Amino acid sequence: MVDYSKWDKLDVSDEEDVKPKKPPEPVKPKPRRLHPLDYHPERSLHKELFEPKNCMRWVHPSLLQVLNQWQSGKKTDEEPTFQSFNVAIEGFKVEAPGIFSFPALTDEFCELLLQEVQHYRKSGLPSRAPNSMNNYGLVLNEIGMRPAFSAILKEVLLPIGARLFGSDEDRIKEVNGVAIESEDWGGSTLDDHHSFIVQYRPSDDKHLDMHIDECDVTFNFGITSHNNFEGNDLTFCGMFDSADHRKYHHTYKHVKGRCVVHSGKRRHGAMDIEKGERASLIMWTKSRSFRRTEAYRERNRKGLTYGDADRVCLSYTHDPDYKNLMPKKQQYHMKPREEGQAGNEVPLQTEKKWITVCPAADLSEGQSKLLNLKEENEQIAVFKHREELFALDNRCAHMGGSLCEGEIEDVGKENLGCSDSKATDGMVICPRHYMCFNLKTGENVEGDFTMKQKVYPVRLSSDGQHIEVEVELEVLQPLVPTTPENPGVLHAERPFSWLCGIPNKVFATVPFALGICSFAIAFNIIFNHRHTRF
Ligand SMILES: O=C(O)CCC(=O)C(=O)O
Ligand code: FES
Ligand SMILES: [Fe+2]
Repeated sequence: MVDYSKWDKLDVSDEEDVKPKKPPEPVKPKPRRLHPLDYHPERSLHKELFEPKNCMRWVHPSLLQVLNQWQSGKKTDEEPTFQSFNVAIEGFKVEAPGIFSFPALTDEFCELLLQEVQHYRKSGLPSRAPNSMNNYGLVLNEIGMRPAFSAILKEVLLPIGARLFGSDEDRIKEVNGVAIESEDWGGSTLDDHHSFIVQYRPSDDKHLDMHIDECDVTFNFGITSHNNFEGNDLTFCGMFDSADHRKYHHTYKHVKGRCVVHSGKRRHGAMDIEKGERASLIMWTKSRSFRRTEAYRERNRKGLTYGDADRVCLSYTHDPDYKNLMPKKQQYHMKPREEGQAGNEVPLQTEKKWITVCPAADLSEGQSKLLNLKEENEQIAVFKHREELFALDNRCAHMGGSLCEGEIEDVGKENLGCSDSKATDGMVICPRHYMCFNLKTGENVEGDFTMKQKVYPVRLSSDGQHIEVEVELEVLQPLVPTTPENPGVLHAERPFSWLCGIPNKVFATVPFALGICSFAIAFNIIFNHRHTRF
């Protein structure tokens, strides 16, 4: 069981800065925080986007109609009663239990917003990563759009949140005869948001690793037309506290102007983008009062179980067993699930091999060398500390930082990162967020056991001239059909196929072969006989 607090990797709210776990010396000065007034109203492009009073202007006509009906049915000066809001908007879809989509924004809004983001980029003002795993995006609250999105939350999204993820009184059971199977996630009292743009393109952020959001209800709006990109589907898995949280649930393809809404605590991620660019507007919404309830706290206390997993649901950032379950060549990619694909398909077969890294003379004290096995999708960093050699997986278990570019230091204390370590043992400091890993054990020296680097055997070659590491290489599975005598053999049977209308199994039979031979002999005799006669 893992402590839930380990999951707050995405805890990037507007109020807080990302805190590096252990800043080593020298600590780089933080850039000055952007003030919303730095950009708007002086330098912004479409001022109308920043105006809270315009919020209804951006709403898709189908949704607007339902909102207007609801407003006109309400008595003035009354608190909104969500029970009378009809969430069956034209075009509403129950994507899967707990995941819904509906037309939400006009094309005009999507286009103006995208232009605004591009305009901001050209301004040269700083931008902070919108969440801890996407760098190529923009926090809209920070550029002065918080009031506009607060109005959208209150006037447009709140009744939807209440009907789909609200209290037992507000939440509906079905839409157009389809059960929605959702739970109370504070949808009736959503009162805070972190609103940002995420963007993907093959050369920058290609995908978003599986994660849960630091919010209660996530509203995710497609901003780019589907003609502009290929791939990048959103894949959903189970709820964070359920046994199936790493089991596949649903695939959603983004549509411009359409919103997909789900509990923030459902595991999800964006697959690799193959071509073009995609942008989404994300509103992570929270309910302050819901977060104070005992039910909410209890649910978070339950923590995670690392049970059965479908590969498509594995997270390289969060799952300690990722490298055991994901074939090496598929690691750090996010490939969509193939139709009919099972969970952990055929077990992997590997063989160990010693591979040369570099001449021994090339690695000096306190330095590192990288062995990049592209074919294997494996990177190994070899370090020399106090005349000893060490080899670790080069990609940091936190978020893939390159350890061979990190500083090496003594751990400085007894038993840091393992019970028998000495103060003079070495550690490497990841250059990205400064996590420190014991060179001997790969353990995180702060004791975060989910963040462990793989350790490789390393040695000098028999003539002492080269450094070698032992790597486990994947070998192809033999295609051996399961037989009653050999039931344990991998089930990797070739599919049943046909040749010239005859099933190929027929050709393999001995009687068939004998038949062909007899026919050939008979034909030969007749043919020769005929020729000799004429
Ligand atoms: O790319 C997407 O649509 C999903 C983004 C997301 O899940 C997030 O930013 O939390
Ligand atoms: S500490 Fe974050 S990537 Fe290494
Ligand atoms: Fe997310």
